[in-house]
Amino acid sequence: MSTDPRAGDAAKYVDPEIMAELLTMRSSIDNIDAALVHLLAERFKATQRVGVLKAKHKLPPADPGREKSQIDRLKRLAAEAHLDPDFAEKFLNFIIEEVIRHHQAISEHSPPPQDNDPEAPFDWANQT
Ligand SMILES: O=C(O)C(=O)C[C@]1(C(=O)O)C=C[C@@H](O)C=C1
Repeated sequence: MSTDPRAGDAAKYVDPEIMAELLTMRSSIDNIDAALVHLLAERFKATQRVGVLKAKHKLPPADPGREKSQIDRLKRLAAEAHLDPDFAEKFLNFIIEEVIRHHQAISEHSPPPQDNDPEAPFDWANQT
């Protein structure tokens, strides 16, 4: 008999009927984790585009005002959903920290705008 890959260490010490119940729950957890990975991948695709736009227009990688309203909103949603709002805040901050690191990398590796590039932002700080 092949063992269910979701059995883990529990297979060694859990009764078969309880194991069956546990495996059903673990199968939902696996689906949820897969959805989370796909959602995060889509979010990072969107923030990657934001990073390119920010680098192109010399905008700062972080926007603390935007972050504050996102965190306030997410904490409200978390409370409504019976999820710990402090956990929701930590989770969003963890993601945003990574996004800011990506934005910084994009801006460090993006070529300086060419003089003849009509799309280049006007550099007010460097006029002689
Ligand atoms: O909306 C932006 O300006 C972003 O760069 C995206 C994002 C986010 O991940 O939601 C990341 C960094 C900013 O500080 C604020 C928000």
